[in-house]
Amino acid sequence: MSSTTTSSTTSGSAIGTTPVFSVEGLWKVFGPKADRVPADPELAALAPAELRTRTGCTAAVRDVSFDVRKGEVFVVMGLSGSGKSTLVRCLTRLIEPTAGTIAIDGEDVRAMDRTRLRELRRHRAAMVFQHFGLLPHRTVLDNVAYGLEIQGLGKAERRARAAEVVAKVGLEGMEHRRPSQLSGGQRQRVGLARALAVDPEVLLFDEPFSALDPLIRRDMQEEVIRLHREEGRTMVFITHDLSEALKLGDRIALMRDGAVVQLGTPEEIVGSPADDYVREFVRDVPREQVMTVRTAMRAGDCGGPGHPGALAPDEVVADAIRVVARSGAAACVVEDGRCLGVVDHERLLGVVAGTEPHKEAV
Ligand SMILES: Nc1ncnc2c1ncn2[C@@H]1O[C@H](COP(=O)(O)OP(=O)(O)OP(=O)(O)O)[C@@H](O)[C@H]1O
Repeated sequence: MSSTTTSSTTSGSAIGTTPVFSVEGLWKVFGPKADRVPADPELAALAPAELRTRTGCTAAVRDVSFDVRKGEVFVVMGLSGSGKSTLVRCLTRLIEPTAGTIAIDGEDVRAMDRTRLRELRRHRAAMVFQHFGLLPHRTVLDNVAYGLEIQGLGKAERRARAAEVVAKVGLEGMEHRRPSQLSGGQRQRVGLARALAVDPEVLLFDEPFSALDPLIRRDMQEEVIRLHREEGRTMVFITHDLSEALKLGDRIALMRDGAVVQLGTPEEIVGSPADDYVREFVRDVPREQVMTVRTAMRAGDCGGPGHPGALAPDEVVADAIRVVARSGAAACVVEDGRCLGVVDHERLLGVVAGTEPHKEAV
């Protein structure tokens, strides 16, 4: 997640390699005798329409595997009906998977009993919904404290913690209002605060901002970026909006008809689309906002002392264009004081035009 439009490393958050969620061969099939679909290679291979005709079943999630790494913002993106909500609800078994394995910190989620599942949803993987789910007769503070009440925390302690989180999401001074006295954006902040209050290991966002108007939506996206930068909390974020996915995601799983068609960083998805579907999906993305200097640079050493321009490899091309346009000369790409290569007008224009030579050519 980045301060501009992409780049996973500019946030300063430490993304580890230990998966929080580990998903393997996951299926969710709706319809009669759903179990037989993943179990039968012939049925499993059918296209969605044919599967429906032959069996009356819909494979909302089909054979999906991925890891969510500690500290990352993992975005699940796709058009309406592609399976995003079903997939994310399967992670905590709000929807029961048909086949496959799901682990959180190595623990088998499908083997959890009801108590353990409740614990998972309350403490470890809290969900922020699009429709807030706020209690109308409670104040902001009491809505936020609600999850802590369920956890059995004493009144004074939960109010103190709730006040802290309310301030964190920018709602100071509104503690005693009721949800009806808030704007849509403010209600979404309450929903976010309520999820944060229980200090979950992972926050799951189900299209939380899609009902908000564009400016408030942008504010909320900035809020998520800020929270992530400050806390480094692992987040799984569903959206059907590509620019939101590129802005927030360290990695994006792009879904189509229940399957993940590509999983990668924003730069990988925009720069190396896996197929024509993805290529078409990202066609209008301003490439200079997503592609990094590391991809744009060519071999070479600036030679000079002080590394003229001195761009970090993870800066986006748009920033490099500003530097090169201002100085009129090629800029040096520097990491740990070492010159990795240089970017010049030609390379930068190549990225904007989508004609840049592939990275390996550097
Ligand atoms: N309870 C259900 N019974 C039958 N089919 C379902 C059920 N829930 C979802 N589906 C189907 O599964 C597919 C995936 O739905 P899902 O809601 O996960 O998609 P989505 O990508 O989240 O869509 P949206 O962005 O519109 O919320 C769709 O074809 C949907 O019609």
